Amino acid sequence: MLEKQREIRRVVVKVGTSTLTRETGSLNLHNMEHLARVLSDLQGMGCQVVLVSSGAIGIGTKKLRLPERPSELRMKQATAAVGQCMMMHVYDKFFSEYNRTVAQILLTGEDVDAPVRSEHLHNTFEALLELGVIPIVNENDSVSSAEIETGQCKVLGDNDTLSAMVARLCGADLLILLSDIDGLYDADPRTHPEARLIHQVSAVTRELRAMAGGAGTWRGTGGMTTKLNAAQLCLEAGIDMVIANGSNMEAVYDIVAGKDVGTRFTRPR
Ligand SMILES: Nc1ncnc2c1ncn2[C@@H]1O[C@H](COP(=O)(O)OP(=O)(O)O)[C@@H](O)[C@H]1O
Ligand SMILES: N[C@@H](CCC(=O)OP(=O)(O)O)C(=O)O
Repeated sequence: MLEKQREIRRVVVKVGTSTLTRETGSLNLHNMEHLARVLSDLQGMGCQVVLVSSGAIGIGTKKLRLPERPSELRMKQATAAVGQCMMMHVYDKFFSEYNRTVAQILLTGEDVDAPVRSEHLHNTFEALLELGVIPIVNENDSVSSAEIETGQCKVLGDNDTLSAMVARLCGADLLILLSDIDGLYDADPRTHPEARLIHQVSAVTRELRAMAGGAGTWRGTGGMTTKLNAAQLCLEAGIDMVIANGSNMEAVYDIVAGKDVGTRFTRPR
């Protein structure tokens, strides 16, 4: 039987829109259900879990029956408000099946940067985890414009970077980014079929950044570029980070156990 590594007490798992939705824009209920089961089980194994979930805009686009993801900022923000509500409803339903309680936390980069608000956030996370609740975090898209206006990350601006900031705020031991790809390759496999998976990284170098391209589908944001920003923040804080494929949720057990899955960013010990 697989057992989690002893030192992983607190894990942040970030899941991208590409894993939560299908190409048609519909919810990927298979992945969402599986995610809820694996994270509930991890909690049962004694690991505190925080979920950072994208998907509000993608899910809202389908719910509102819009022909495509909106491009106007206020429409994106309205769409996020609709999609967030639906996403939390589905998470609440799936986690409840495993007798778990979830909470919603919406935040922006300014919240994490401002000393007083960040302290309140930290205290809220601690209290929720003490209560055995699984916090589900997303960017507060309806008040923030950093990411959805530019598609670029400045202070915060995307959920990859946000998840690393949350991992630091919570003092997590590990951050797992679940995407629609097995990890970081030496080129984007969508355009370079011969690209090879990089198994371990100890520093985010300029050469590595040159390998990272943008989002792979209309549903994703940031691609590998923002995942490397997250890796940089984690490495600085001494937090391990793994990029893995969300289509195989069982791999989360192996990642927590320290096995070779996807791409692991870790400081030489
Ligand atoms: N060097 C690379 N290695 C792997 N994937 C890459 C690379 N460069 C760009 N990508 C793209 O990044 C995508 C994953 O990021 P993204 O679309 O933002 O998904 P998510 O919603 O999971 O954040 C992949 O589908 C892939 O096409
Ligand atoms: N906050 C936005 C998505 C942000 C984001 O980074 O998306 P993704 O690349 O799918 O992780 C939303 O919930 O739609």
